[in-house]
Amino acid sequence: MENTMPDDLWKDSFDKLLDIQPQLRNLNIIKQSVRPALNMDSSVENSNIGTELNVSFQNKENDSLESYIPRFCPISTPYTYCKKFICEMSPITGINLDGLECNKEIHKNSLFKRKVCFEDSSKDKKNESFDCEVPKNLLLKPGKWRKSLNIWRRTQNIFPEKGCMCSKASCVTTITRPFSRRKTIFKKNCTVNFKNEILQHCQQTKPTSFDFEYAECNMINTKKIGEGVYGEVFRYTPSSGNRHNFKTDDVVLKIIPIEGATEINGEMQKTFKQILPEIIISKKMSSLRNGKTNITSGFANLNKVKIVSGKYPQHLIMLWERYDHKNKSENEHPQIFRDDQLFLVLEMNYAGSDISNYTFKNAEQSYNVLLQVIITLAIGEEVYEFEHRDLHWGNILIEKTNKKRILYKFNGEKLAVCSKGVIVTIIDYTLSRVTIDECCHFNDLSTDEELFTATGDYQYDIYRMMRKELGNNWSSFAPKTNVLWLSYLISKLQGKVKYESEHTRTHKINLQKLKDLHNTILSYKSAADCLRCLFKLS
Ligand SMILES: Nc1ncnc2c1ncn2[C@@H]1O[C@H](COP(=O)(O)OP(=O)(O)OP(=O)(O)O)[C@@H](O)[C@H]1O
Repeated sequence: MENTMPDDLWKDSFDKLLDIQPQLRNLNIIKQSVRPALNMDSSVENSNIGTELNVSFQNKENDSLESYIPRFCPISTPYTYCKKFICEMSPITGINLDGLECNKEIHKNSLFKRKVCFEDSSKDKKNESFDCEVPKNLLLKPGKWRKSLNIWRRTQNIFPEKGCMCSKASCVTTITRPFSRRKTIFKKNCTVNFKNEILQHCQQTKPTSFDFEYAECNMINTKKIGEGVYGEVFRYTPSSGNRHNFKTDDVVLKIIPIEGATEINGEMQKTFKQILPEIIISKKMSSLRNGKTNITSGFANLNKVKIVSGKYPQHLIMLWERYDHKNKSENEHPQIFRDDQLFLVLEMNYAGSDISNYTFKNAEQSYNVLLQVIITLAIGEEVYEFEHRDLHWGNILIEKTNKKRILYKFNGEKLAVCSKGVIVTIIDYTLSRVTIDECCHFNDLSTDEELFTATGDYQYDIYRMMRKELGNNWSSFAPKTNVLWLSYLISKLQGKVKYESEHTRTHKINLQKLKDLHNTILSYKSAADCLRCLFKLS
C-alpha cells in the first residue's frame, strides 16, 4: 500500500491552486491557457527531490516562452504536456493571488528574463554575451535555508570568498555573500562604538570566561536542541543556586561565534556591528510582554545577553558530539575555535518545538496558533514597524500550556485567544526589519541572487514576493510581507503539518476556516489590518 501513488498525483500546480483558490474557477481560465510549472517550487514538493533539476535551456535567442521550457525537470506536469499549457501567466508567481492580476514584473524578473547558466558555453560563442548570474539546480529544503544553501554551494564547488568558482559550467557567476548585509539607517547623526554598545547591552565591561559563565555545575539536564548556520542552541535547567527569579523555566542558549577571522559553517563570523541589531531587535520584541498599550508574549523571551571568550566548555562539546551522533550535525565541530574566540550568548526561555516537528491535535488547535501569530505580528508592526521576513515553519515554536487563554493588548484594546493547549513563540530575527528609536534596522537582500532563485517549497516564492512588494528596497516598511508569510503559514497548516486526528467534525470545521482565510489573506495590507478585520476592531 505504501507504494500506491497519491490520489492527487495527476494534479499539476494549477489544479492544486484551484483547490485552495476556488474563486479562480469563476474566471474560467482553462488549463490549456496556463503555462507549465516553470516555477517548480510548489509542484516539486510531490516530486522526486533527489532528481536533478536541469534548468539549462535549449534556445536562448528566441525570447518566447517555449524556448525557456526546461528539457527535463521533476514537476508534476509531465513535460510532454508542457507545451499545451502556454500563456503568459503562472499559477504561482505570475499572478497576485488575491487580485488575480497578471504580474508582468515578476514575469520579467523571474521567468522570461531569468538568467541561466549554459552547461557548455564554450561551444557556443553567442553565449558569451549572456550574463550567467543565476545558479543551476538551486533546490533548497523547506525551513532553515541557510544550511541548505551552504550545502548546495559546497556541492556546486562555489566558494563565496572568491566571488565564485563554477567548475563545470564555463560561465563566471557572481555569488555574493547573502547574510552579512545587516544594515542600520540612523536618522540622527551619531557614531556608534559597536563593541561598547554591545557590552552595555550585556551589562559587562569586558568579555567574561565562557567556561566560568556556563560551568557544568550550574546547568542541569543540558542538551543541544538545535543549530543554525550562525550558532549552536542548548537547553538546560538552571541549578537552584543559579535561578534568578525562582522560576523553573528551562533556559535556551544560542551561542554565536563573533569577530573571528575564520569561517564557521561556511559563513564569515558576524562582527559586533552586524550582531548589534539582532540584540536590539531580540530585546525590544521580547520586551513587548511588559508593554503598556501593546502587549504580547509571542516573541522569544530574551532574559540576558552575554559576551564570553575562550574555548568551548568541554561539557558542551560532549553534548554537541552526542547531538551529532544522533542527528548528524551540519555545523563544524566546536573544537575548532581558538582560545581567544569571542561568543555572543543569547539566553532565552525554552519555547517548545517548531511547527515542522509538531503534531497538532486538530485544525482547531492550528487555527488558534495562526491567530496567535497574527496578533503577535500585528503588535510588532504597530510598535516597531516590525516585519519578520523569514517566518518559515522552523521559526515558529509551539509549547504546551495550562493557560486557557492567551492575553494580548493591541493599541490599548485587550484581546484573548483560546490557547487550545498551546502557546506560540516567534524566533530568529536575522532577516527582520524594525524601526527603533528613529533607527531602521534591516538586512539588505537587494543584491542577493541566490535566495530569490531558490526553489523547493512555497517558502521560496515568498522571498520573491517580498522583493516585489518592497521594490527591492529592504529598508522600507512594507507590513504586507508579514501577510505573505501568513499566507505561507496557512498553506502549511492546511496541507503539510501533522494532525493527530483528521476525522472529527471540529477538525473539518476549522480546516474550512483556514481555507476561507487563505482565500482572503492576501487582500490584507498588514497583519494589523487582518487582525482588525478578524476581531472586528475599529
Ligand atoms: N527559545 C527557543 N526555544 C526552543 N528552541 C529554540 C529556541 N530558540 C532556538 N531554538 C531552536 O534552535 C534552532 C536554531 O535557532 P535559530 O533559528 O534562532 O538559529 P539561527 O542560527 O538564527 O538559524 P539560521 O540558520 O536560520 O540563521 C531553532 O530552529 C529551534 O529549533
